[in-house]
Amino acid sequence: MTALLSVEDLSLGFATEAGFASVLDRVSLSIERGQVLGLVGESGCGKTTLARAILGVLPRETARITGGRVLFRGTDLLTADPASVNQTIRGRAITFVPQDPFTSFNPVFTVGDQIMEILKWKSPRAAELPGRRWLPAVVARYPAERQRADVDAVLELLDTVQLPRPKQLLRKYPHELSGGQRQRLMIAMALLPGPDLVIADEPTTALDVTIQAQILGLIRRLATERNVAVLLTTHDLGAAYEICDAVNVMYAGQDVESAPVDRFFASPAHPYTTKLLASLPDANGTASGIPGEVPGLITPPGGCRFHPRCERADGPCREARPPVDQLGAGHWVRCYHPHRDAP
Ligand SMILES: Nc1ncnc2c1ncn2[C@@H]1O[C@H](COP(=O)(O)OP(=O)(O)OP(=O)(O)O)[C@@H](O)[C@H]1O
Repeated sequence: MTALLSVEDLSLGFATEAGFASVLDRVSLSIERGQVLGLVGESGCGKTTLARAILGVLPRETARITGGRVLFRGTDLLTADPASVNQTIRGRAITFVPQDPFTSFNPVFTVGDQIMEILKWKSPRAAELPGRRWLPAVVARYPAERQRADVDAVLELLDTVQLPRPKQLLRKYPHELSGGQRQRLMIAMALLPGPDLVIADEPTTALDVTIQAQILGLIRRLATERNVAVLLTTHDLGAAYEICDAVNVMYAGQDVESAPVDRFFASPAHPYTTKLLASLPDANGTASGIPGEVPGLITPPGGCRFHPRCERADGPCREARPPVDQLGAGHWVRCYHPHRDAP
């Protein structure tokens, strides 16, 4: 079966004053409809950059893709016609839930106005806005009939994401809503275009712990009910455990392991994954950190970028990046010396 989204050997970096930072090094992942895939790793490992590359919203002036493909429903988004990707995929078939919903809303407009502005362009009922092609897109009309249908769809979705009194809510300004309500709104907005894939970038980081659990539960339920794929970037392994079907681990811009969620927690194979899991606090609240430091990305270590911190590393680890080693159904690792006690 062809994956809905398949990232193949994606490499990219940013021009910085200190030189070219190699932020993604031959990263691959794939995700099916209805699947929630967790992309985990410490801060700075490249999760957001990968999410932005899939969405096609990298900074134009500094980002440079140096290899790989991003196949969505079989089309390589990196080489496809940008106008067509914008019209049919970005913000429609692939949508986004941001880390901090507050900064994503404009404080001076009601949330209703902001939602309708998005729907004017990205509603599933808008094949293409009527308007003359030579006019700037902003002056295109929003036909009243479609607008009514879109409002109905908004009200229904607000109900689905358990936001009470949706009509009153649409008249409010962003600061009049709680953090949890704003994130529920963001999830509703991500679902409105009827996407196949939602990219949720640390969607609960800005929320209280109790609200975090509710939002994660909501994302899981909606993915299943609507058969929508969700790529969840998170540094929170607990969140991944709660709602993901599978987990991909990244370290310093390289993918190191991927496994179905049960196997991931029961039989981690990459030395980095085992250390990451061991760094979680235990029942007594004690946690062991990972000795050493995350490397810089201007001159990253050769081979496996984890090798300077790895007790198992030897010559080959320093020289060449390990190939994918299949350990079982859906479980692979990129390591010459993985833990092989997998059941
Ligand atoms: N526009 C940019 N220009 C230069 N470097 C960048 C740019 N965006 C990201 N980086 C660098 O790329 C690396 C990966 O950043 P990214 O935000 O993707 O990591 P992350 O895993 O999402 O971290 P976090 O969880 O903190 O958001 C970091 O070293 C970051 O400094």
